[in-house]
Amino acid sequence: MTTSTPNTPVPDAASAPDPAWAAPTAASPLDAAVEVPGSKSLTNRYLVLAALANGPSELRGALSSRDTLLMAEALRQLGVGVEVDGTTWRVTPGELRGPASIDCGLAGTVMRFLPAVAALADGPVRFDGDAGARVRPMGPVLAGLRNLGVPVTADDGTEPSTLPFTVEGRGGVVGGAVDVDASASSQFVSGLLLAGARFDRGLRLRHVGSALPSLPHIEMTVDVLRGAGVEVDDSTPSTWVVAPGPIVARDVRVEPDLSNASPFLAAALVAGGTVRVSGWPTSTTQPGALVPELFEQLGARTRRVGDVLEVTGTGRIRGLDVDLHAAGELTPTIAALAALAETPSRLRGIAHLRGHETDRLAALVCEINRLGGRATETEDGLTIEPATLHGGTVETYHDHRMATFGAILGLRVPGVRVEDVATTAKTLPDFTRMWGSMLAATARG
Ligand SMILES: O=C(O)C1=C[C@@H](OP(=O)(O)O)[C@@H](O)[C@H](O)C1
Ligand SMILES: C=C(OP(=O)(O)O)C(=O)O
Repeated sequence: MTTSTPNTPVPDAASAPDPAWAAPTAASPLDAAVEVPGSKSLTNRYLVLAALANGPSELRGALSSRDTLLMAEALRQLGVGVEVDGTTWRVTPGELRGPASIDCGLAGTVMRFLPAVAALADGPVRFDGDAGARVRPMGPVLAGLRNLGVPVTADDGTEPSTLPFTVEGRGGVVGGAVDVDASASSQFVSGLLLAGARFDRGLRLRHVGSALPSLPHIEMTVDVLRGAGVEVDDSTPSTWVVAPGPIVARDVRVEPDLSNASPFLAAALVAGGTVRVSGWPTSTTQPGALVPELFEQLGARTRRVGDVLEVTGTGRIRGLDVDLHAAGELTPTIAALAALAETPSRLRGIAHLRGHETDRLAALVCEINRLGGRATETEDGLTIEPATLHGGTVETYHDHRMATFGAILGLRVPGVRVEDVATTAKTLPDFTRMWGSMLAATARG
């Protein structure tokens, strides 16, 4: 450990930290085509709905990563059949059962989406995860369940606001109306909506509290529910009404993960040249839909050619002033570009990133400044001033997006090393190989 860090790094179950990875610099402009695997958010939503559906389903293009494999294993613990065959996953629903024990790892989608599913099981379901997961906010989603009549207790019998906790499944949930403060995470809303159709009276959920982050992810939840035949009324702002009824089994194709595409596309801005990502959806609820407009503000040219998104840069980056509350997931990529920009940046609307894999605002400030940059934390985001960066070891705090952030800086700054780059396995196990292939495809060779 070299300097102070925002959270005490804790070993995760997936891997012992590797020696720091020497992030490659980009020697010349790029001319690369990249295929990114399936979306974490869509894979885990489809898995949950398939587990609650009225028959077997198949996911094609599913993401195999720590977060999705944890979701698959958790569903198996609850009595669901999940068969993984490369990127084709088959899900066979079963009677949901307890007692069961669920390892959430550090996955927000597992810890926030499965308590409502566990409430439908016929026995107690205990949830725990990595040490870093035990500080991620859970209170409002658990209070929501308790207000719907589902007992949820900490190990000492009190009302929990973090992992670990036990959901006392009673084989069914009456459902009805509930208020939830989802200002700390949109996943509190998604987690209740996904199971709501299986509650006897459905669910009427109202968000109460300050601004709701990551609205596209809630729209994604509504979209996948409707795709599975569930009636959802979202016509009143901050209120969602899910009608009780069957969740229809279906075969789906998972879109590529556009947030994971963002570091690769960012490379074109840093190194110059062009990076293309195939399979880019024409319309999507993923927050990565904002990548073209954000990257244009940063100085890139972007265009669609068929299903390919093409980003071309010159190596010169403009700073930007932007509210990222709808797409907080993109912040580490945007922050890396801002740290290499010629003018100042202000990233706003992202206070909730303090509850992500690590306190991402503190982590980004600490790591940009460690390399000689000038970043400051504000109440709801970051300011980043232009500076000449130098090499050093970027700490990652078990945060996959801190690792890809370090890789982006390393394209420009010699001597950047990324500690525990294997943490990218949370959503992109093949990251370093893909990064190397992209860099091998230059405009000259
Ligand atoms: O529902 C989802 O799949 C997600 C919602 C967002 O969470 P927050 O609203 O907590 O930011 C996002 O950041 C996360 O990566 C994935
Ligand atoms: C916040 C993220 O993950 P999680 O689903 O664990 O919340 C993320 O992937 O940026």
